[in-house]
Amino acid sequence: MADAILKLERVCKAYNVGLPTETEVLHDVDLELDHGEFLALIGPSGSGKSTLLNIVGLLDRPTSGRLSIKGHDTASLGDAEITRLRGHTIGFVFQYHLLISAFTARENVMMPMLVDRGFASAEIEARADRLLAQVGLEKFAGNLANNMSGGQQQRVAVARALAMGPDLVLADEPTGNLDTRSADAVFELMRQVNRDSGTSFLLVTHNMDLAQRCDRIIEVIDGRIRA
Ligand SMILES: Nc1ncnc2c1ncn2[C@@H]1O[C@H](COP(=O)(O)OP(=O)(O)OP(=O)(O)O)[C@@H](O)[C@H]1O
Repeated sequence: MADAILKLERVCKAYNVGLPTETEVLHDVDLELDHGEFLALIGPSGSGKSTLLNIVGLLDRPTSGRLSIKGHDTASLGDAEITRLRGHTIGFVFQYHLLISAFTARENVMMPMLVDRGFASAEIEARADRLLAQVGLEKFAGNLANNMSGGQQQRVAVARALAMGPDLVLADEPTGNLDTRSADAVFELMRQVNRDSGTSFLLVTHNMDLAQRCDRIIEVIDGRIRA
């Protein structure tokens, strides 16, 4: 059995460590995510979901506890190794698409590959077009991001998140800004990617209808996990 894509053991996170205002916002979090799993993370505002996502996404480090990615403990890794691991293992989709508005859909999807330089330049454009086809936007590859609808922009953001072939996509309220129909379409698209390519997803959402269509729901309450 392959190692879990993600394993957290007794992870704690405090802000302002050592200051009189030190506050622990995650307490002894245990969490495991398997390859190919589509997990919903729910919880009230301020409960610690973004803090948890930042740790899982290797954007911030736990104050204590252990975070393993594909069986490798991340504590001993230096910043450069963390950046490399993040780039090749994890894709991000945010509530705001964060596309470069003056670039085309294709150019936005090419961006992570151009920065990484791990792909041959001849391959990059073709790969971007394949990913855009996967999210149903093959006819829009040359359109400026600025001229696309909110739902289309979020599809481009999903394609961009998949550019480096990640094992895991972290999606923080990706449908929060969309009308119900577009939200549903973007969710179904991520579900389809998950089924087709086995990419794991961790979806933060306030939308219970979408959460119930995931493989598993976990709730964060006051910095603790409830299954
Ligand atoms: N950099 C920081 N310094 C100090 N406290 C912080 C910092 N970031 C977050 N917090 C605190 O940590 C707690 C958890 O915040 P977090 O953003 O993780 O919650 P959340 O569940 O994602 O909320 P929301 O659903 O509103 O995005 C909050 O009390 C917040 O004020």
